[in-house]
Amino acid sequence: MIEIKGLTKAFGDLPVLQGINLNIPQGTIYGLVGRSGAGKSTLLRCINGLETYDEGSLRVDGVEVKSLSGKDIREFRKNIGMIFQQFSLLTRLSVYENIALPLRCWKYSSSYIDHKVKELLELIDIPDKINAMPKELSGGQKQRVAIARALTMNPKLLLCDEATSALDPKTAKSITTLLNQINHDLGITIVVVTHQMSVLRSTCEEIAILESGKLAVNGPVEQMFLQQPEALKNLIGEKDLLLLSEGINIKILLSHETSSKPVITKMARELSIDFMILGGEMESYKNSTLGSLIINIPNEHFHTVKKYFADNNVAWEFIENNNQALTEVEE
Ligand SMILES: Nc1ncnc2c1ncn2[C@@H]1O[C@H](COP(=O)(O)OP(=O)(O)OP(=O)(O)O)[C@@H](O)[C@H]1O
Repeated sequence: MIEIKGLTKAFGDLPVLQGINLNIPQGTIYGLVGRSGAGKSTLLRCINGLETYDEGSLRVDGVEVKSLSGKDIREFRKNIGMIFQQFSLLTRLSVYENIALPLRCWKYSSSYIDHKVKELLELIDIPDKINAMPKELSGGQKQRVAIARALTMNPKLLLCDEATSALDPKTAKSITTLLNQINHDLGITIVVVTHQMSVLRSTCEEIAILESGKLAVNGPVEQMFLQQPEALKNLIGEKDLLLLSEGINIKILLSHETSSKPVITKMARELSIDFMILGGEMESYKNSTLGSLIINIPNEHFHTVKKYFADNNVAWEFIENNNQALTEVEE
């Protein structure tokens, strides 16, 4: 469905995409991953013509995207939905009107709009929120509305730019489940840009890893995780851990005492919280095991977890990421 050959793009002197060759088959869920600045979003935006490219070819259903302009590009984009990390809902419009927006722009009849909006609200499973305003919705519900709006024109292709990155792991999972359902039931090809490995494993059939604007490796997800190519190790490797930008990243230091007890599983059970394990390392040391485990917890559980660690003598460190310092989290 999407054929990319020798795609090259620069912003001024900065090369952002360099000789990308990629085929995204119709009906798949395809993941684009890479470090921040690798060029993932730019590549995604080239697919629907929001960005142009300097050299090479990018064809969607045989159509060279760069050749389109004016009315043709608007028609072309009707077939492509897009969702973003920050949902991009219009705050002054209700859920109904947010979803109806593209249909109103294309001057569909009121009765068709009403039918379509209600059909989509059923699909995204929040029919009771029809008259709610965006501020009354949770992050997951906002993303559901954004998905419904992206589907109003019955697109063949849905582009997702970090669509689950602003959500806690549980909500993120419910959104990836919805994307799987949309792909399966409606046959829509989905391209997902993400830094969340969990999203790739649970959602994508194939992935491509970008490194500094170049395609490092691509292939079926299972094959990639079994073969662990260098580019994947660079992304998820312990030495250079990929932290989540949402939630709180914590390094638990497993001492002689704590490593011999099921502290982490006990914490999850007793506090009834979900967390993600981002990495860790264990080493035999004399007669015991020493090591560390890096987990990501939803912000709202930070104080409870901190108290649990203090009560159970668990040593831990907060790992600062780009978005938050400990002082902000403590507030
Ligand atoms: N409109 C723009 N003008 C100039 N430079 C840009 C523009 N958009 C992106 N860039 C630069 O292009 C490079 C790739 O950006 P891009 O957003 O595609 O990366 P990314 O892999 O999606 O990163 P992230 O995960 O942080 O979103 C970065 O160096 C970025 O600063």
